[in-house]
Amino acid sequence: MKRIGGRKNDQLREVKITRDYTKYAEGSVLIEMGDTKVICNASIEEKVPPFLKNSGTGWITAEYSMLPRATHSRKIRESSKGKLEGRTQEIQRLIGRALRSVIDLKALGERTIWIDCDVIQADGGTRTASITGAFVAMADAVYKVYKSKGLKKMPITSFVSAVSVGIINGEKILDLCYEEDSNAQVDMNIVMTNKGEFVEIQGTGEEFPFTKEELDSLIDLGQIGNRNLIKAQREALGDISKLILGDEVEVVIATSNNHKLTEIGKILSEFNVKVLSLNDLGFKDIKIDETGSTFEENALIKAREVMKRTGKIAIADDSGLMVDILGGRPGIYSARFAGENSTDKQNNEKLLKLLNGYPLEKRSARFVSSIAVVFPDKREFTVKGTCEGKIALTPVGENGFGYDPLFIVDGYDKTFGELSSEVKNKISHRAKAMEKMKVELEKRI
Ligand SMILES: O=c1nc[nH]c2c1ncn2[C@H]1C[C@H](O)[C@@H](COP(=O)(O)OP(=O)(O)OP(=O)(O)O)O1
Ligand SMILES: [Mg+2]
Repeated sequence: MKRIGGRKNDQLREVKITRDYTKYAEGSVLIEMGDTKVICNASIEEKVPPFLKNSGTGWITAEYSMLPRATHSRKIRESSKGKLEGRTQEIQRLIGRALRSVIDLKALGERTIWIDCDVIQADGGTRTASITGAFVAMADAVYKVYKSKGLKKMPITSFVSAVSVGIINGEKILDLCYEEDSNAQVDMNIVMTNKGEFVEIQGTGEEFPFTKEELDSLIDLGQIGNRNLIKAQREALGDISKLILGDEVEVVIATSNNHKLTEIGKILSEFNVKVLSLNDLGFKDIKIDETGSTFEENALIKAREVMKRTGKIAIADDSGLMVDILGGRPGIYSARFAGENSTDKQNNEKLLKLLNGYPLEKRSARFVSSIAVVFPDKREFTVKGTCEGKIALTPVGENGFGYDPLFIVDGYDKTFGELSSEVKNKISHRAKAMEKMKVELEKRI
């Protein structure tokens, strides 16, 4: 299926977060998710509703509305009708609940934060955009209180964002625009924190009930979307993010291979970790003997050694190519296939020579990546990812590294040498292992 705007199924629309959008509110944000535009203002009032008086606890409340001409045809103002629609009530309560899940109201003290989300242009996902934008406005407003009232710490405990996901003609897609939303058989709003926790999931398959498997993949999509939204919030908030999230955890990538470093760095970029290389830490040319007999063992050997030397959480990848007709070779010997210190070119040539005469259908192979993570307190774990394909008859493409020009990826009919790094980093053995690694890492830091 081709999506509107040529987006990939797991791709957000362009996200733009503009702070200080209007001048009076303590926090004022314009959030744009593609053509959906919402102004989110956060105002501080130095009092609380009667039921909280003298409790020492603050309050947060949200309102939501749409301008008459935010939609294709003019919609009468709710104020002219004299009452709020059910939908409006439901949305403003949702926004309030989402924000309340990440604020410490005791630490805020006896004051109220008013959130006003006003949709100026609606192209689907206005409630989720409201939550994502309102969080940034709230952070700005709370920061002003934190500064001017000398609070001990920022009373915000996590980031929160929201995104829609849905199913159209059996395909699961992220961040639906209005037209997609109107054609969706299943649609769902997923509100999450930066810790990967869920605050709320609203899902409906009115005429098309959905299965547990479909629910799981929709939630996976929501997770990807929210991670990227939180990354956008983090970038927008700059230094204020640090006050909320604390110092980023530093991890060191235990590899001497710059291509791997770039791939791993990219895949980790949406995570709240600071990625360091051995070079960054002043360790050049660490030579670690890969004496294990499996990918896991070698990955652990590299990660343990680097953790020992740097004292930081170390992440190592041991990877290679397994060719079926060669009984799984070169496997863990992939890097030294044509001899100690052999180049990628020499390794590729040796492989082609060994496969000489075999037709494409006999050249099935897979890339394997084992990733080991070792913590300074000696906790450790490994995860594994694989990627199926075939060995090409000749090298094609300049991208990537290692055996990439020879590896035709199943389902793409192209080598990794031809595919862009964006595509490779979604489907590769390393990407799959990293995806599992992130889940495990999230639990532990
Ligand atoms: O995505 C990949 N695309 C193409 N080739 C790949 C890939 N992933 C692993 N490979 C090949 C390259 C190397 O011949 C061997 C890895 O050997 P491996 O020891 O894990 O890495 P390495 O020595 O280059 O760096 P280091 O050990 O410092 O992490 O498998
Ligand atoms: Mg190596």
